[in-house]
Amino acid sequence: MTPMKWFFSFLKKYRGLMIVGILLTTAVSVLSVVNPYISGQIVDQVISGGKYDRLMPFIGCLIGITIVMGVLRFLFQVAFETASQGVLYDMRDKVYRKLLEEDFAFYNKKRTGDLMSRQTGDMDAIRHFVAYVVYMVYQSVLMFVFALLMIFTVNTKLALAMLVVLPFTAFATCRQTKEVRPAFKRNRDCFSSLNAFVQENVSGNRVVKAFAKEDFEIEKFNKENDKFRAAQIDASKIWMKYVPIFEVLSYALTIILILYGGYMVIQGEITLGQLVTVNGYLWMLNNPLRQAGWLVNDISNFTTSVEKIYATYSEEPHVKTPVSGVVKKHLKGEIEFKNVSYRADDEDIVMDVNFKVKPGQTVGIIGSTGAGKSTIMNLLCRFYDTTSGEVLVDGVNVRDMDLYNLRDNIGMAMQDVFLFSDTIEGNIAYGRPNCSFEEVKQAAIMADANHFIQALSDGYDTIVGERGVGLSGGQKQRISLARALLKDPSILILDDTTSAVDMETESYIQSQLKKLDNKCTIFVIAYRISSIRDADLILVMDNGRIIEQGTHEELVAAGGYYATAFHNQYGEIPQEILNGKGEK
Ligand SMILES: Nc1ncnc2c1ncn2[C@@H]1O[C@H](COP(=O)(O)OP(=O)(O)OP(=O)(O)O)[C@@H](O)[C@H]1O
Repeated sequence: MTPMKWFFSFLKKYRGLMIVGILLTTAVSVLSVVNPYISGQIVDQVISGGKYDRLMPFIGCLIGITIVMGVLRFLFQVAFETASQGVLYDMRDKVYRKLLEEDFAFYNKKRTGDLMSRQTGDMDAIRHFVAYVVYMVYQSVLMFVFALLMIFTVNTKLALAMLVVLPFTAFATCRQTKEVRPAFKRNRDCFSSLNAFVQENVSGNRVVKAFAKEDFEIEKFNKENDKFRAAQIDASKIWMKYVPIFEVLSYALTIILILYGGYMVIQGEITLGQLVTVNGYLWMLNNPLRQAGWLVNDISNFTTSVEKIYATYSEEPHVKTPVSGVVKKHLKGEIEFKNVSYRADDEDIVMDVNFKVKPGQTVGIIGSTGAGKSTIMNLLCRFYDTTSGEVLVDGVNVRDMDLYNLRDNIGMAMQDVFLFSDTIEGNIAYGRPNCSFEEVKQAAIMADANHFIQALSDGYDTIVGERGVGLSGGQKQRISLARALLKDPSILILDDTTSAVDMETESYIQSQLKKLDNKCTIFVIAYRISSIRDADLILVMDNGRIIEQGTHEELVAAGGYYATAFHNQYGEIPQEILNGKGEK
C-alpha cells in the first residue's frame, strides 16, 4: 500500500460528509458568478439605461445570494471540519494501536520525541489538509474555471487575452511544488529532532542537573534550534520567492482588463456594465492565483506528514502473535530452554542456553553484569524471538502461543522500574484494574510496601509523579513488586527487584515469596547470593552462557564462579542474616 492509499482508506468512512462538503462548495462557487453579473446589470440597466425600478430587485438579489453563500460556506466548513476530526481520530487511534503492537526492537531504535511528533505535528498537518486545503483547492479551481467561462460568455477575445497568464501560473506552480517538497521534509525532520531532544532532556533533567551540564545542554539545544530555524527559513525562502510571482501574475490580469477591456469599451465592443461584470470575476481569477503558493506549501506539508506517519505505521514488529496461537487460560509454569541462542546487531547475546524448570519451582539467576540474565527473561516473555533453539512453556514453544495469553500469565518486576503518573493504588492494580482495595493492600504487604504507603499523606491515593518521582529507588521497586504479585501470575519474574532495599526488607520479601512456593514458578535475577540461595535451581551466567547450574549447596561444593561469589559476599556475614530473618 502506498502512503496516499493508506490515507484515503481513512477518508472512505467520511465520504458522505466529504461529498456533502464538495456539493456545497460547488454551489457556493456557482453562486459566486451571479453577483458580478448582477453588478454589471445594475450598471447597464439602472445607471446607463435609467430603469431605476429594477434597482431594488437587483439589490435584493445581491443581498439574498450573499446570505445564502454565507450559510452554505458555514455548512461546508462544518462538513470538512467534522470529516477532518474523524479522520484524525481514526488515524491517531490506529497509529497508537500499532505503536502498542511494536516490539522491543522497534522502541530500541526509535526516539520517543520522534514518535510524539508523528502523533502531534504530523497528524495536525493531515487535519489541516482535510479541513481546509481540500475545499480551498477545489473551490479555487472551480472559481477560476467558472470565472473564465463567464468571461468567455461576455467576450471571447477578452477571455483569451486573460488566458495568456495561465501557462505562467502552471509553470510557477510546478516549479514551486518541486522545490518545496524536500524543504518541507527537512523541516519536519528537524522539528522531530528538536522535539526528541527536548523530550529526552526533560526526562533526563535530573542527570543534567546532577552533572551541572545545563550549559552543555543549552548549547546542544541551540544547535537543534538553529537547524530547525535554518530549515524553516529555507522553506520560507522558497515560498517567499514564489508568492510575489503569483502576485505579479494576478496583477497582470488586472492590467490586461484595464488596458484591453477599457480599450474594448471605448471601441464599443463591450458595454461598461460588461466591464464591471468582468472586473467582478477578476477576484475569482486572482484569488486562486494568490492562494496557489500557499496551497502548494500546505499540500507538500501534508504529503510529507502522511509519508512519515505511514513509514512509522508500516514497520511490522518482528515478534507477532500467531494467527491461531495456543491459548491456555492458566499456565502451569513448566519452562524449558532448549539450545537457545540470541543474536542482535551481529553480536551473540545469549548462547546455547539449556535448563528445565518444574511448575512452582524457584530459579535464581546470577552472573556478571551484561552476562545475558535479563535477555533470558526477555526471551521467555517473547519480547524478542530466539535466533535458534526453543523456549517452551508447558511444553509449547512460546512462538506458537498466543502472545497476550503468554504475557497475561507472567508477572514481571523489571530492573528499570516504570511507574505511571497515577495513584499508588492505580499503579499496583495496573494488571488487574478491577481488583478490590483489599487485594491491592495484600500485594503491598507481601512486597513490604504497605507501611511506607500508609505513612504517605494520601496513602494509597498518593499520586506518584512521572516515572515515580517522589519515591525512593527501594520504594519504587516494592511498588513494582506488588504490581507483579497482584497479577497472581503462573510465572513471576523479579529482575533485580530488591537491589535497592536493605537486607532486612529483602529477607522479609523472601519469606513472603515463599508463600508462593508451588503456586507459581519464580525467576529471581540478583547480584546478592542471599536473594537466590534458597532457589530450587541456580543458573550462573557469564558472557551469554550458563557456566554453572544447580542448587546453592551443589554450586558451593563445586567451588567455581558461584562459590567464589558466595565467599566474597558473605564470608564474614553472621549466619542468621544469611538464613534470613523471616516475617516482620
Ligand atoms: N536487543 C538487543 N540488541 C542489542 N544488544 C542487546 C539486546 N539485548 C541485550 N543486548 C546486550 O546484551 C548484553 C546482555 O544484556 P542483559 O540485559 O541481558 O544483561 P544482564 O546480565 O541482565 O546485565 P545486568 O545485570 O547489568 O542487568 C548487554 O551487553 C546488552 O547491551
